[in-house]
Amino acid sequence: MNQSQDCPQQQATSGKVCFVQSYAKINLTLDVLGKRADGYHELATIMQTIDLYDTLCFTTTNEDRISMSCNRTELSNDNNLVVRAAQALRQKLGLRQGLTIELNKRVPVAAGLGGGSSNAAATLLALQRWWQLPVSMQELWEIAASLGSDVPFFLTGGLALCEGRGERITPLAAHWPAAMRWLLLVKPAIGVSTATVFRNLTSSDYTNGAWSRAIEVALQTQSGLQASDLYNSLERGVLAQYPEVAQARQEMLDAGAPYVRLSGSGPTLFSTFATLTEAAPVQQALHTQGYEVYLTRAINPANNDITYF
Ligand SMILES: C[C@@](CO)(OP(=O)(O)O)[C@H](O)COP(=O)(O)OP(=O)(O)OC[C@H]1O[C@@H](n2ccc(N)nc2=O)[C@H](O)[C@@H]1O
Ligand SMILES: Nc1ncnc2c1ncn2[C@@H]1O[C@H](COP(=O)(O)OP(=O)(O)O)[C@@H](O)[C@H]1O
Repeated sequence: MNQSQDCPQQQATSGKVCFVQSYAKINLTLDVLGKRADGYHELATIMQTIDLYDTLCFTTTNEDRISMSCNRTELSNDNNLVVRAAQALRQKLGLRQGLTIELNKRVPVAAGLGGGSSNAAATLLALQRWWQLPVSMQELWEIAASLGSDVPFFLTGGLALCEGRGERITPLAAHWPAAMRWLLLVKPAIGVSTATVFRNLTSSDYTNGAWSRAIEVALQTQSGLQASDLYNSLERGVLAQYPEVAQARQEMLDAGAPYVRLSGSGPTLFSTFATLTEAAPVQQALHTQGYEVYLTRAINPANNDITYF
């Protein structure tokens, strides 16, 4: 990685700089248990951090404001989750310190990979550590949950069971199966609105959480996780509503993927492989057909010390 390429504005300033990576996730399971009175859905989902990341560069300024820029210019505005995260922290602590944020997106946007949520959590953690702020993990969790259901997961990352609307996190220790070492992600060329996908659920898509409970047990025992344990309650509706996603799924299967699952609300699909030799033909076939394709790994990013599963 070239840090100066990711922080072009840093070259032109004498302010102090902090540089962090912000990793995406996939959902190994996603059980939707039902709809709640507040309009959200009750979930049990097992999420896993993957080695696909955006970069964030923070520079201190003398102005009492936050400004941000992004290589995806449509995201360069005050609604960006990184600005909202930094503002929430500044407001909570009454800070006046100015900040410029440069966000370099590599993670596809509105893709079911949690990129924006990860950016928000990375901002909270970076400012807490860099500025040595008197804010506890519980307070960071409260800010994270106010920004989005997926944001608290990214405060710890790795492998975790996420419940409630997604904000109640139980970290899991895992025996990650060698048979699933390589994760091949395929992103159809559409963005999907998470709210629309939840709105289109029917009660027949609801489960009792058994898929997530089963995978939790499988991950913690030597018997191990298998591809057939993966499940997503949102998949039926997304495949029915978005023909581009159904087509990509079929093309992955035709190219030799043993099975295919949707991540989150999609449209990104993934399959797992034991070896690069098995993954490569599928990767090549989908790339040739014009899809965005990412070959990645499950990681545990705890304490900035990346461990590959
Ligand atoms: C579906 C998941 C699975 O990990 O991920 P993505 O596909 O977005 O990555 C998450 O639940 C997304 O979390 P996040 O993207 O933070 O969602 P939020 O901003 O809180 O909510 C966006 C919208 O999704 C719906 N929503 C979200 C979470 C939930 N438990 N029930 C819901 O019904 C609501 O309509 C809400 O207005
Ligand atoms: N930092 C950010 N990165 C990506 N999207 C962002 C960001 N901040 C706000 N958004 C908004 O959030 C929406 C969902 O983005 P994203 O987190 O990429 O979705 P998903 O969780 O489905 O992968 C986008 O359509 C975009 O408008």
